[in-house]
This record gives sequence, C-alpha cells and structure tokens, in this order.
Amino acid sequence: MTTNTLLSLKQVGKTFSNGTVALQDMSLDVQEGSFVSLLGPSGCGKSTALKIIAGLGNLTTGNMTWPTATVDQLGRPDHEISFVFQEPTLMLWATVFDNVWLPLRLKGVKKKAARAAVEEALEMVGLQDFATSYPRELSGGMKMRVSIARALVTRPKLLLMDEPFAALDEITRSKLNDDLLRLWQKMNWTVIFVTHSVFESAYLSDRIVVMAARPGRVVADIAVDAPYPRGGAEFRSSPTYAEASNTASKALHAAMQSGDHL
Ligand SMILES: Nc1ncnc2c1ncn2[C@@H]1O[C@H](COP(=O)(O)OP(=O)(O)OP(=O)(O)O)[C@@H](O)[C@H]1O
Repeated sequence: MTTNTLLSLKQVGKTFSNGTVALQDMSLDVQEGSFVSLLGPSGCGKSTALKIIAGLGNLTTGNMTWPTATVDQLGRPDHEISFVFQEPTLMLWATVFDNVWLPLRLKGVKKKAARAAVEEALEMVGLQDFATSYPRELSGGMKMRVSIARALVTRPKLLLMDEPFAALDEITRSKLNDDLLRLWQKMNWTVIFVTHSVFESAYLSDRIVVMAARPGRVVADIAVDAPYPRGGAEFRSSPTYAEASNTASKALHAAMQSGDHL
C-alpha cells in the first residue's frame, strides 16, 4: 500500500442556507489505497462530507485538495470518483446491462464500445449471467451489486459509499462486505465508506473516523491495524476486531452524548 495522500480536507466547514452547520473544521487526509469509514450518529454530516468530496456540494470554509492528482479548472481531480448510494437507484425500465452502461453512455460511449467494460464490471460483482434481467427480477442484494457495478464501470480511483448496505439483511450485508473487500484489494481503490455500524466499520476499514453532530465534526480517528484479507469469522473473533469495535463504540457513544444528533 502506498502512503501518498489522495485527498486532503483542511478545516472544512459547511453551513446550509437555513443556518445549519453541517460540518465544522473537518480536517482529514485520506491515503491512496486506504479504506476509511466515516462513522457517526444521524445528522453529523457524513453525507455532506461525502457530497463535498464528490463535488456534489460546495464547502463554505476551508479547502479540499488532491495532492497527487492533476486537477481541472474547478479543482476536480482528473481521475474518476464514483458514488454508491444507500438505495440502488436503478432505472427500472432498463436492463441490468443498460443500467451499468449509463455512466459511460453519459460520456458518449456507444453500447458496442462499452460492452467489454460493462461485462467486466458485471463479472466483478458476480452478475455476469444477469445482463438482460430487469431490476424487478433481482433481489435487494443483487440490485445493490448492479449499483456497485455501475460505479465500477468507469474504473474509479476513489469509491464513495453512503451506507450502501444499510437496507440489506445481515447475511447479504456480510457477503457484500466480503465481496467489497476482495474487489478493493484487487483493484487498489481508495474507499470512503459511510456507516452507522460500529461492527461494519471495524470489519471493513483500516481507519475509522468518528463524527459528532451539531456541529458536524471529527471526534476520533481510530486505526484498525489488521492485515487483509481478514478472513470472515476468524477476524470477527480476533482481539484486534474486538478492540477496534470497542474503541469505536465508546467514541460513538461519547459523540452521541456530546452532539445534538437526530
Ligand atoms: N440541503 C440541506 N439543507 C439544510 N440542512 C441540511 C441539508 N442537508 C443536510 N442538512 C443538515 O445537515 C446536517 C448533516 O446532514 P447529513 O445528511 O450530512 O448527516 P448524516 O450524518 O449523513 O446523517 P444520516 O446518517 O442521517 O444520513 C443535518 O443536521 C441535516 O439536517
């Protein structure tokens, strides 16, 4: 793993027009190839931070830089950033193939030219046999896999995930966690993963950033010092996992007491 800083937030603040201070003085350096979880109670600004990083929202104060990337006139990095939301947000009238093709189509890539990339993305998430299916024919976990394939088809360097598995049952969630880690290792992405779950953050990440609300801010930064692959049940019963979960849980509890979360 490299130690180059991919993204640097310095004292970032975000105040909405109604006066809500969604973020205050958020400083965060994200290393290339790392898996960072943003963990915090409802309303602490996790989604706001992710949207700012994605360029979907402006910051009010502070600055965001991409130290190792060349940037365009708007300060956006030249490599791809992909976003996975909690809801799969698929086009219900379109096939799985067409859903995954969408980001390339928006860039003007014709269907034929996109075929190899779409098929590769579907294969990565284990849906190569479902290209001609429609979303209504898929389970919740499969729909989320399509959503992930759609995020991967542009070969992003940075994957932003906003509670992607929160609506799924425990078994499906656990399977997708493992599949995500396998892909992350294989593709050498950087992942920023928003979650409410202490256990999910301790299982997935090499770093857990705990946030508190009103104003949204970082209150703890916890390293999860365990190698990958983490080996499922074995890692879940390890002292490192227990310690990381315990530390994150205490920090989250303190955050919930100190902040005016909703
Ligand atoms: N467009 C907006 N206008 C005004 N206030 C907003 C807007 N979007 C978010 N907020 C407020 O900013 C704060 C942070 O919201 P945000 O959605 O980032 O929190 P979160 O940590 O992602 O919450 P959750 O876990 O519930 O999704 C909240 O108080 C929220 O009500």
